Amino acid sequence: MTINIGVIGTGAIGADHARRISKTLIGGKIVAVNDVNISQAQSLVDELGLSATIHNSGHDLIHDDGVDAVLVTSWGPTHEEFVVAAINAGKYVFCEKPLATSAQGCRNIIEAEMQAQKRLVQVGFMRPYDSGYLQLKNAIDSGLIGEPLIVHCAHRNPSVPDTYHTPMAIHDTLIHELDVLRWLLNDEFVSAQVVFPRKTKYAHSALADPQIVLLETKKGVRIDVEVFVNCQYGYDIQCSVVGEEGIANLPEPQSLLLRKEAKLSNDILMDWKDRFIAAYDVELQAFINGISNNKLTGPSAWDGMAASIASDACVKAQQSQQIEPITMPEQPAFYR
Ligand SMILES: NC(=O)C1=CN([C@@H]2O[C@H](COP(=O)(O)OP(=O)(O)OC[C@H]3O[C@@H](n4cnc5c(N)ncnc54)[C@H](O)[C@@H]3O)[C@@H](O)[C@H]2O)C=CC1
Ligand SMILES: O=C1[C@@H](O)[C@H](O)[C@@H](O)[C@H](O)[C@H]1O
Repeated sequence: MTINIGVIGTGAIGADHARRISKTLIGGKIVAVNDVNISQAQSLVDELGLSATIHNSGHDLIHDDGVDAVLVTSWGPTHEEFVVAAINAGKYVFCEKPLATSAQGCRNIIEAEMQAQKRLVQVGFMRPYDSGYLQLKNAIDSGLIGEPLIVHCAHRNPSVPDTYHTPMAIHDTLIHELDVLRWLLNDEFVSAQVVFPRKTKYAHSALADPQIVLLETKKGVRIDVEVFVNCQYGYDIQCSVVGEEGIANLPEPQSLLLRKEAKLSNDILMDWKDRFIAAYDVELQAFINGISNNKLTGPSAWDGMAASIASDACVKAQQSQQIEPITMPEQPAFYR
């Protein structure tokens, strides 16, 4: 059974996902594309030699009878509208993070999905599919390091464009930690605080960089996340879980260990696309398989909303410079 997929937003990750569906994964076919920049959609079709309809709007694509499932990979502020439309059309939808740009937007999606009485949404949080994070989770769940007490994380990008401003460190970047830590610790956040250290000379005037986000969970675990998006040296994701009986660190990506000219060295990746390349493959294959089995298993709209609730609190904490509470609603049986 082949799942016919339409892609809304053929920019960086939309094009990458279309490539992996066409060249690497099994069971999916790109049959329709749309982008506000039509020439970008056209060049993807040309590059991959697709026989796909180029639609003038995302809504036309969603209502195309030949499309079984939709990938929403356009800019964040457009996600809610397209995801709700796909749900209302009874179609499966994979939406890149953030599910919506506010918790209220996510609630609207949840309402539509619950009304449809079927899980139709998977959110593009790929870290739970990363083999390193899976090893870390196994170390926690098996009791290898005892109960987690503290988590130290870092999310570093070499640089960001001038359009990237202070709140984006939370809702564009930290949002990955806000999702993966809930999953990793099987816990919920209860408060957030944001501390601004001395600013790097590489950050422009509308961006405070780096930032340290301090989170507390229901079970009392304390978490610090350094978000540093102009670190220059690489794309570097760190996560170290301090438990009662030991410490487990996220494995480094595999790379050649070189002894040369009196130095022992490893390369560090520069691009997020390379760091999680395998995880993106696995998450999208899971989406395709979930549709074939009529049962999605990946990060749900509820997970998208939980990350957004925490994200909203962190943005508030950036502004207030206070510890802000995070109140997570009771999870309905529909999402358990
Ligand atoms: N899971 C992950 O690791 C990553 C997720 N993302 C997320 O994916 C989304 C897209 O990011 P990028 O591909 O980096 O951005 P991008 O700017 O490269 O591509 C977005 C595309 O969407 C198109 N677009 C915008 N509004 C549209 C609309 N109303 N209808 C149709 N097309 C529209 C733009 O013309 C552009 O081609 C964002 O939400 C971002 O946060 C991005 C990078 C990595
Ligand atoms: O989602 C992503 C980007 O949008 C974001 O800008 C990066 O910081 C993330 O690491 C990447 O995974």
